[in-house]
Amino acid sequence: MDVAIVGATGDIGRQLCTQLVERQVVPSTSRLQLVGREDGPSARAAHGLRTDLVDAYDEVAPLIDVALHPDELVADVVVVAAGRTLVPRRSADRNELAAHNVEVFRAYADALARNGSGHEVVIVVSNPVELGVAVFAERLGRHRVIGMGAWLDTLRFRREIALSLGVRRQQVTGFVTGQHGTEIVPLWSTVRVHGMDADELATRLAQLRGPRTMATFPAELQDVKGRLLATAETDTHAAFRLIDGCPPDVRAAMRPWLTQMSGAKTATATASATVDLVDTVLDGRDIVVAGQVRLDGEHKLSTVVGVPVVLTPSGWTKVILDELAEDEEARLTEAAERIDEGLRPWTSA
Ligand SMILES: NC(=O)c1ccc[n+]([C@@H]2O[C@H](COP(=O)([O-])OP(=O)(O)OC[C@H]3O[C@@H](n4cnc5c(N)ncnc54)[C@H](O)[C@@H]3O)[C@@H](O)[C@H]2O)c1
Repeated sequence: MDVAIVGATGDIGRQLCTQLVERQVVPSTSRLQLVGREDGPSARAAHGLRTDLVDAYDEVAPLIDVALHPDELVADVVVVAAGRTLVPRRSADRNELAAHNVEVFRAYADALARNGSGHEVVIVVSNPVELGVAVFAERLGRHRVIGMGAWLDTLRFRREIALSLGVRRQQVTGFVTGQHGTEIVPLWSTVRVHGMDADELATRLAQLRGPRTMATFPAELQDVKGRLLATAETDTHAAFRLIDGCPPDVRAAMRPWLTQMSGAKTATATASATVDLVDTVLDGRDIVVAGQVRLDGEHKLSTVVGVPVVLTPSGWTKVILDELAEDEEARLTEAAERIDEGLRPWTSA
């Protein structure tokens, strides 16, 4: 199966190409398409990136080609990583970002609807990821489109829980739902740790979480964000230390925010989580991941929101979400309402 990276020469796009080839997720018998735009600097850089990848990985590299127009996009799995980035310091960004990136989403979604095989699976990386999913799902059908933000949020939450418990991330399961970024809804009720029985797990998680609930989570994040803004300006190291002292769910939301603000960006982790999803689609097995998908009544929700789903080679098939704790359910419903409101100006549904 072939893979295309829209926005291949961006920070995430480059990481994606490197990891896909280095991890041999796209085998040497398949094709990797680097998609740039003919009227931007990526037109030149895409050819250079192709050469650089072949130089580095000739023994294992797939066939790599360059496309510079949406109508040239051809692949079984299309990763959308093109467009502008959110700048964490500025507050009015989300609408501005949406106004710009919606045009990128529409251009590629329309081209795929026009020229595609009807079976491509689209993985949206670009922000606002919920908007990207909405635009592609509207044109291609909702089951063929998944956003990767909820998977990245999930991996971060698992890592923070693992760190606090002194175990490895791969021993921890559990999911993050809601809106990608600092509006996440971490589901403590779904956390399981391999090798820990139910009683021990309940005790350890209660110690970690304390009396806090999802009802107070947004206020906690606001408070930490304020303290980080005051500290990070002069001392980034101290700001990261401040995060170290927070509970795992707060760390899962705020550490990436500070990372982005520090100028380092989050390209490596974002690409790695995306490659997981590409790998799952190419692998041919049905695997449960978290992703932003357009729901149509599942879990009583009808908008684009991050939830655990079964991912297969033809897209996502079903939502895997039992009844949640009351505070989680309420927060997820709120997040879905807020997302829906944000999508309304840009979508016809
Ligand atoms: N979902 C997540 O977890 C997550 C995490 C981090 C970043 N992001 C998002 O991913 C996107 C890319 O981030 P980045 O850091 O790589 O940005 P970047 O600025 O480094 O790269 C963006 C790339 O998009 C290209 N581009 C823009 N318009 C295009 C078009 N019409 N066709 C083809 N290419 C086009 C640019 O040439 C550039 O190469 C942003 O929207 C960012 O907010 C998502």
